[in-house]
Amino acid sequence: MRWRTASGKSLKIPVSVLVVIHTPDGQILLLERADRPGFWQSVTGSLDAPDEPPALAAAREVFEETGLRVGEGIEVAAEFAAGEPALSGHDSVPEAASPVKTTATPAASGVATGGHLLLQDLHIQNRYEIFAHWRHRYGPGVTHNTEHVFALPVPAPCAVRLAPREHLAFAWLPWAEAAARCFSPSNAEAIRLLAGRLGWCGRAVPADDPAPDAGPVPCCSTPGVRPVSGCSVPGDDPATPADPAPRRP
Ligand SMILES: Nc1nc2c(c(=O)[nH]1)N=C([C@H](O)[C@H](O)COP(=O)(O)OP(=O)(O)OP(=O)(O)O)CN2
Repeated sequence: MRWRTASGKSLKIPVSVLVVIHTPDGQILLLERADRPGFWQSVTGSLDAPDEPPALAAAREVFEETGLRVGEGIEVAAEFAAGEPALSGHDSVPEAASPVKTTATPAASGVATGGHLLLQDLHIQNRYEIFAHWRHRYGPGVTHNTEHVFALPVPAPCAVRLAPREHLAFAWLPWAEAAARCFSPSNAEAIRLLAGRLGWCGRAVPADDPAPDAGPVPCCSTPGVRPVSGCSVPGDDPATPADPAPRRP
C-alpha cells in the first residue's frame, strides 16, 4: 500500500509484512507478481499508515491478495481437494502444484469446512535493502525496509481469489520448492524457518532452545530455528526469477 504525503505524492512506507500461508504438512501458497511475471512470493504488503499495527496489516493484505479472512473458517471445495480448480475465473492451479491432500471432511454438499484462520506472529523482523528497481516507490533517501513476518496455517490447499492488478497466478508447492522459487531471500528464509519449526524437514526443532552444538537442521539453511535478524541480500537486483514460471492457462 501507499502513503500519501501532504503534497499528495503517493509513497510506500518502508515497513511491511510477509505472511507465509501454509498447510500443516508443508504446502506453501505462492503468488506470481503481475508487475514482474515469474517472480513468486508469499503475501506481502507495506503498512497503510505509519501507525497501522503489523498484525492488522497482515490480515488486511491476506484478504486483499487472497480473499481469505483471518479469524474466519475457509471452505475447501471437494473438486479442488481432488486436484481441480475450485473457483472459476482468473484463478488457476498450475500443474507444478503438488497433488493436494486435505484433512478436511467433505460434507454432503461436496464442500468441506476448515477451522478458523489464525495469524501467527513469528516475532521476526527482517531489515533488507530495497531492490534498486523498487526504490522509486519510497521517499527520497529511503534504502531499507523492515519486514514483519507472520504465518497463516490453513487446513488444506485451497483456491484463492487473486487481486488481478497485483498477481497473475497462485500455486501450492511443497515447502522446499516454494523456498527455492521465491525471489525474496527473506521470504525463502521464513519458509525454511517454518520447515524447521514445524518438522517438515523430517524432525521438529524446539523454537526457543535449539542446542547450540546441534548444527544445521537438515535441509534448512537456518541453524536451529533462531529468528532471522537482518536478512542478507546476495544481490541488489535479481535479473531473473529463482525458477522458471509454472505454467499458466
Ligand atoms: N532484499 C530485498 N528483498 C525484498 C525486497 C527488496 O526490495 N529487497 N522486496 C520485497 C517485496 O516483496 C516487494 O518490494 C514488494 O513489496 P510489497 O510491499 O508487497 O509491495 P507491493 O507493490 O506488492 O504492494 P503493496 O501491497 O502496495 O504494499 C521482498 N523482498
